[in-house]
Amino acid sequence: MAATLQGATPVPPDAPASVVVAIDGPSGTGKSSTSKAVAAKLGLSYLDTGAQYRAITWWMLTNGVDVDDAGAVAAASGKPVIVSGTDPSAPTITADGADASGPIRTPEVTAAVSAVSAVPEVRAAITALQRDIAAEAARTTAGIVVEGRDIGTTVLPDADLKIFLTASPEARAARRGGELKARPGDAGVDLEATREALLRRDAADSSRKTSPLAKAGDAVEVDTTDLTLEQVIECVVTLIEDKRRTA
Ligand SMILES: Nc1ncnc2c1ncn2[C@@H]1O[C@H](COP(=O)(O)OP(=O)(O)O)[C@@H](O)[C@H]1O
Ligand SMILES: Nc1ccn([C@H]2C[C@H](O)[C@@H](COP(=O)(O)OP(=O)(O)O)O2)c(=O)n1
Repeated sequence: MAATLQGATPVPPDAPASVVVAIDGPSGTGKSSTSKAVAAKLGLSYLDTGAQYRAITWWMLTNGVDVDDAGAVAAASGKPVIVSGTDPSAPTITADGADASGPIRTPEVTAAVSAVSAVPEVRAAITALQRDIAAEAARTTAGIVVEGRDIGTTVLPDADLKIFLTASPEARAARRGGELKARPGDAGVDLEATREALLRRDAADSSRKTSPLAKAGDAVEVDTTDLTLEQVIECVVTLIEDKRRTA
């Protein structure tokens, strides 16, 4: 696999030391929107690790690999070249040079990604890629915000700051499904289905043997249920600025 740092903000000569921030949590807690906005505000790079697992899943699906066969997934895990662009204002993801940003959000990929990302060989390949990208960003830019499920626990255990976002299943389902905008009569059915699908994926991601979704012991937990996205962004910016001041 190849690691390439694209869209990086160069470090000015008198810049403070770079900062590496890990943001983890279940689906719909606001990891991607918060991480992107915080990175853009502070001039940091940004890595969406879920997009990498989605991209390798998409590659498996489009290259005839049976995603329910862990042996077949393991055997193919080193084949695709996944490249992430880390500019928070225009993040990109490719698999073997093909733009994967649209296809990775399809229901087929969402349904298969937990199984593919539970295969240890897939995790080893993607984790190595993530560490390369984070190290390169820390060396050549002001730092990076890396978001996912196991960043604080496994990928970057020495991150300068670890944040674990949570929110109630109801809030997460409402966000994911856009249910707040639906007609009142429709809300119950779709909201419930979305909530159940989220909880199923959470359970799969939290119970896998290799590097499950988990809060690191030294992570700061932020419950976003009753916060606006702007409040969460502000909270994380403050945590990073405090960390930089005391470093
Ligand atoms: N605190 C919040 N309040 C309301 N909506 C939010 C909040 N945080 C995120 N959202 C919205 O919820 C949806 C899911 O957020 P996202 O950042 O993709 O979550 P995650 O990456 O954790 O799955 C997006 O539409 C986002 O705009
Ligand atoms: N560090 C990570 C990030 C994502 N994954 C897996 C588990 C998740 O269900 C999928 C998709 O992640 P993604 O962050 O895109 O999920 P959301 O739909 O935004 O909740 O990838 C992982 O195993 N480890």
